[in-house]
Amino acid sequence: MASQDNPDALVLSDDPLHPANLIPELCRNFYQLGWVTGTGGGISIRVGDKVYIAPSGVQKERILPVHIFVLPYPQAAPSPHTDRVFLRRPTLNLKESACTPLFWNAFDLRDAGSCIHTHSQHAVMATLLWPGETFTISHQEVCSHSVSAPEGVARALSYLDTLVVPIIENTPNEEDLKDSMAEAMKNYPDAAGILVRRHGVYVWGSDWEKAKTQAECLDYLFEIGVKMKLAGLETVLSS
Ligand SMILES: CSCCC(=O)C(=O)COP(=O)(O)O
Ligand SMILES: [Zn+2]
Repeated sequence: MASQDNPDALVLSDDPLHPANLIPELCRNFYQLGWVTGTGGGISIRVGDKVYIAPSGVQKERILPVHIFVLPYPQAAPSPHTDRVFLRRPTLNLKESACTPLFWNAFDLRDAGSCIHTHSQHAVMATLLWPGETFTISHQEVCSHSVSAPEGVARALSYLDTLVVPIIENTPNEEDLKDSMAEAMKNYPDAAGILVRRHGVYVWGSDWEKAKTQAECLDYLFEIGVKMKLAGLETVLSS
């Protein structure tokens, strides 16, 4: 039982589905996919009033449960920029992921239970080949699996619909990125994720399973979209 005297109990569990066990396992999978190469990217999981977050700037495929930060949700301030409150911090000299404010967008604006950030080359290439404000693709069976949410996280698409993923410009300042991601999420309420030019993508879901499948579907669509574009094929067909 976790208490203020024993915060480590918040991350030590025999249950493989405990977020502190899942985050290291999923990060190892993401590393194999090329999603978290060279320390960036990762996943955060929110269960009820607790958010589990990986450390920043570490090899994500080597994270252990004891490296996980636990934060209360919601935070006392509207978003955890400064004076962030923790229920549990690792004893090692680690800092929570720099993506924490971006993950918070998904929790606050979409009531998400999990948010994944990847540096997938498919996502980055999509932002280079779609120079405008959105990535678009239609008539792909995977589109109809890529967004589904009875909880209202995003609208389910059909095979004939055009999937639209907003693209925001990258910035070295995480505060600017948080604000432009929030603005894109408000402007595109049906979006299943947000691409960041020359950087990667943020994808969320009502729980970690939905965030993961959503991220897999989107990555598939970015990859095939890029290949189609490079082959001179249209990615959006008129129905
Ligand atoms: C520009 S703020 C987000 C930083 C970022 O994109 C990133 O991937 C860093 O991840 P980390 O979890 O290592 O802080
Ligand atoms: Zn990143």
